[in-house]
Amino acid sequence: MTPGCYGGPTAFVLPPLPTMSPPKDVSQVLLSVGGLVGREIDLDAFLQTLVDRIAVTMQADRGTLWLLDPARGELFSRAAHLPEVSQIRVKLGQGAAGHVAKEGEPVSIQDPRGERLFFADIDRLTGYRTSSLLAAPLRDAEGSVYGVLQVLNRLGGGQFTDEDTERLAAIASQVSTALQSTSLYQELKRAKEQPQAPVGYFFNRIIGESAQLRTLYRLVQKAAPTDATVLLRGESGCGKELFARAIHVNGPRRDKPLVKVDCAALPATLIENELFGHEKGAFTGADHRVQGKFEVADGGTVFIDEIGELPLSVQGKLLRVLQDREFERVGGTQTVKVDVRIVAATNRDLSRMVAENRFREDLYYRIKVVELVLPPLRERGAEDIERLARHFVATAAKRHRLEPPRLSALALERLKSYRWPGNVRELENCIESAVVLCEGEILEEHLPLPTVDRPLPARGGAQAEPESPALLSLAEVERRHILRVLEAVKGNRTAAAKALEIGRNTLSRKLKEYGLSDEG
Ligand SMILES: Nc1ncnc2c1ncn2[C@@H]1O[C@H](COP(=O)(O)OP(=O)(O)OP(=O)(O)O)[C@@H](O)[C@H]1O
Repeated sequence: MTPGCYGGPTAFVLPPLPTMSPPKDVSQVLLSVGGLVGREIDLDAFLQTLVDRIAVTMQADRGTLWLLDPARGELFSRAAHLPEVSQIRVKLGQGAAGHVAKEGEPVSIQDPRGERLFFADIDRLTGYRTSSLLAAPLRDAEGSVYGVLQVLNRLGGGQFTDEDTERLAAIASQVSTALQSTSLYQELKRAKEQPQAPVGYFFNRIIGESAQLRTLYRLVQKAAPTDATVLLRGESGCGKELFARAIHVNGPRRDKPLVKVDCAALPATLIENELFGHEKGAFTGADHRVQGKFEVADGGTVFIDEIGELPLSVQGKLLRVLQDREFERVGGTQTVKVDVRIVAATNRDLSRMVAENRFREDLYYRIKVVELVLPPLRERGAEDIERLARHFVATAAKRHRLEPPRLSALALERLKSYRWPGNVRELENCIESAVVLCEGEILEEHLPLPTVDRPLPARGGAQAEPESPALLSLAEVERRHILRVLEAVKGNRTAAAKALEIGRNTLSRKLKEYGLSDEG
């Protein structure tokens, strides 16, 4: 398990990077991404693009944006051009970037061998060989350093020149200004004011801004730094494991293991063994002592998934771990002490199981010290569905080495109106399939969703609608028809108006009414 592995996903579709002639002018770098700052559709994607373009402009093989975590006196890599590991942390003053953050002056290293400021551990960690390095500070409006922009290895094997140093410093100054208008900078500022909360780990991999998710983020922020046992409740595929990880990496155990045990994936007879391990000779074939997950996770967190499937016979033993942090291995008499935090998840109604004597009441109360209820995707609102869909388009395209396709307006409407019984996992799979099958644009027909009457969303939301066409209003039938025609002509507004035999202006007005843009 990589601690702090919540490095940024790329979730916004951007034009491809220039491959031939990198922009000479510093301002071109920012111009090409500047429009994204205001919109900040996906901050990680924005930062990623920024770093990619800076590397290209500086004719460097790699680029990294480091930010300062004031709570821990460390720099953490927030975005990297071709990153080998998702996040690296260095102490202030450590290595070239740490030095730049501490001293506030650019650093250029021509040959790392024997160079005092070069921190070889990073190359060892990434497996990358640095031959030249340039780094410049990012300063806020008051002149304090809050990050470092770094590029590695001048392309063509050359060295970075003094002119390059000036250029990177100029880029850094403009990047600083751009970043200061983002929520990321607000996060850094908050962390400076409340230094108990280390930044850089928070929810970068959890997509969602709906009110329910924001409430959950706040609860995670409160619960994570403690050792409180957390129970995550929610339907299958709604992100329970993702939140379990967020709790782990936002807490003091982040550098220790997070070990998962899935009670539903194991036969009841093996769960005890899996959790607590066994002694040599405990059963036929047990020819040596084996550690269970609690021992493996010592110092860290055990994530018990589908805890409702835990056999009654093992529940008592788990209760003892929760109360006294101790147990005996299967077939053993020696008491083993462990220091673990427990996070559990279930999609079952545990209170009902307690009433039916299938789950121990004392265990139930012990595990739900903090209870987080994750809403199903259909209740998170159309905006979160869109955010997630765009995020999965970008990640699937990256995974399959494809150009990220565009989501047609109708495909998006369709995604927003579907009820998602399989939640985020279903959305993720649906988008991945569409990304692989489509050419250039994801249309409604690429989405592998049931083909029963497919209601389109009501204006401005993903509320449930009358399923039967017989119950639809005339206006709704018109709206659906217009959107279907629009999709059939691949979004061409003039062609759609012609097919519908209405004026272009009438179409334009109707699309606006439906909350759709008139471009395309
Ligand atoms: N808010 C989210 N942002 C980004 N990805 C998400 C989000 N929620 C879930 N996912 C993704 O959806 C998939 C399913 O999530 P996860 O495994 O955490 O769900 P779960 O509730 O633990 O499911 P199960 O109960 O079936 O084990 C994963 O690939 C996860 O990364």
